[in-house]
Amino acid sequence: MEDKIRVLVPEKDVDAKIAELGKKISEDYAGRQVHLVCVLKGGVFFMCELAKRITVPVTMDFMSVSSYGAGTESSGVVKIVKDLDQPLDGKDVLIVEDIVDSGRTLGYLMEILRKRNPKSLHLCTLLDKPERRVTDVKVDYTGFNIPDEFVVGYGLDYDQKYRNLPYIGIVELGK
Ligand SMILES: O=P(O)(O)OC[C@H]1O[C@H](OP(=O)(O)OP(=O)(O)O)[C@H](O)[C@@H]1O
Ligand code: HPA
Repeated sequence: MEDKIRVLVPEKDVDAKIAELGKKISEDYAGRQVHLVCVLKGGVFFMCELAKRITVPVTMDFMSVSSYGAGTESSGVVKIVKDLDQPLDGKDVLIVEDIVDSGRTLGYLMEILRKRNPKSLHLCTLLDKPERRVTDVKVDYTGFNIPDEFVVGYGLDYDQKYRNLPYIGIVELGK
């Protein structure tokens, strides 16, 4: 049987929220250049849309960190699959993620990146599941706080599928 996807956040609400976040970030970084660090693969859809809504100068780099396998639970083991191409020294760095769930991935990543001497280091996530937190993470910009449900779409996958959905949905797995 096919999986069913129930819409949690419709496309128009995601788009409106990204525009709002872009405006806020542009105000907060006025007079500066912001260096966006995208956490692949999930963060890429959000990062591209967000970058288009930021009006201060933007540079960007990509990193891939994996903590989830094929399942719906974080393994707790965070692995750098692809590191950044450029150094972070003296840059105003904004990490862009699709979701903060247990917080393990971002907790680990922020610790690593802070050691690379950025001028500032902040975190922007499209989704946050505060109920699931195991590792404390300071989130500076949040799109939506969502309940403890496994979500897909807008970069988020279940077993590598559904990243391309233009909305956030909850998967009901087919048998
Ligand atoms: O707060 P946590 O419990 O650590 O979960 C959040 C992380 O899990 C997802 O990545 P994933 O490892 O699934 O990789 P992907 O982006 O390539 O799908 C997501 O993109 C975050 O990086
Ligand atoms: O709810 C989720 N969906 C997809 N990937 C994830 N990685 C952490 N939480 C999630």
